[in-house]
Amino acid sequence: MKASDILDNATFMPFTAPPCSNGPYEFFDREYFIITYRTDPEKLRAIVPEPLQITDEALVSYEFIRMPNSTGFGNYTESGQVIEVIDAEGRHANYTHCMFLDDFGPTAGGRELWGFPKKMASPVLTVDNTDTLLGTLDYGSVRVATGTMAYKYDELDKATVKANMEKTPNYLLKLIPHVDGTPRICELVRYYLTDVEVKAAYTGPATLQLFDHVMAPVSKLPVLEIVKTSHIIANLTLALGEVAVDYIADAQARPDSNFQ
Ligand SMILES: CC(=O)CC(=O)O
Repeated sequence: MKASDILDNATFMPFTAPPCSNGPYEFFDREYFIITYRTDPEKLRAIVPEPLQITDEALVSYEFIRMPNSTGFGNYTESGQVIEVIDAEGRHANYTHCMFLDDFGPTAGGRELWGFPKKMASPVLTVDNTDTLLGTLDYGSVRVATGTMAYKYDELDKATVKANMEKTPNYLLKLIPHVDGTPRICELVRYYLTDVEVKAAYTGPATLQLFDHVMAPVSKLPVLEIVKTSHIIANLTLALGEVAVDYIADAQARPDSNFQ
C-alpha cells in the first residue's frame, strides 16, 4: 500500500475495518437522564484543566444517555460525569470528566477523534415499575451508579432546553501518547451540539447513589445535594471539534521551557 493511499484514508484503526464511520454523527431519539448535584469544590479544582474554572456552586451532572439510533456509531448507551465550568471567554460550559459505554465503535472513535474520556462498561437507561426513570452503571459485575427519577413529572420548556444545548460549549482533554510514551497530543478540545430538535423535556424529583470502584471512580466526586434534574429526548448532531488549547505548543513557546 502506498503512503498516499494510507494518508487518504488515515482515520481510525484498524485501517481496513474502522470501528466507526467518518461521520456526520447524527443522533435520533437521543435520550438523556441528567442529575446535577453539588460536590466538594476542592475535588473538582484538582481535576478541571486550566484555563477552565469551576463554578461557585461546584456542580457535576451525572448522566445516563440512551442512543438507540445514531449514524456511524450504532445503538448504544453511556453513563458518566460532566462538570459545569467557566471557559476562558467567561461562558458557562461543560467539561466531560468520564464516560462509560457498552459499544466499542463510539468508545474508540470518541477517544481518537474528539478525545472523549470513554471506557467500556455496562450502562442501562430504562423505565422501571411503570413510574420510574432508572439509570444504572455496572463496571464488570459491580454496580457503580444508580439514579432514579419520577417519570414524566413536570414538563420543561423545550425551546429553552434546545437553546442551552446548542449554545453551551463542551470541552474535553484529548491525550494521545507518542510511541516513546511522551505526550504527542495534549489538547483542550471544544465541540458543540448542532441541529438540536427537542422532542420531550421533563424534570422531577430524583435520587443518585455512587459506589466506590477503583477503575470507575465516579464516587470520588461525592453527591452533597441534588440541585436539578432533566429527562430529555432529542434529535441532534455531534459536531466535529476544534482545538481550544494546545498545551504542548504553548509549553514549547515559553522561553523558560525545557519541554521539547
Ligand atoms: C462518540 C460519542 O459517543 C459521543 C457521545 O458520547 O455523545
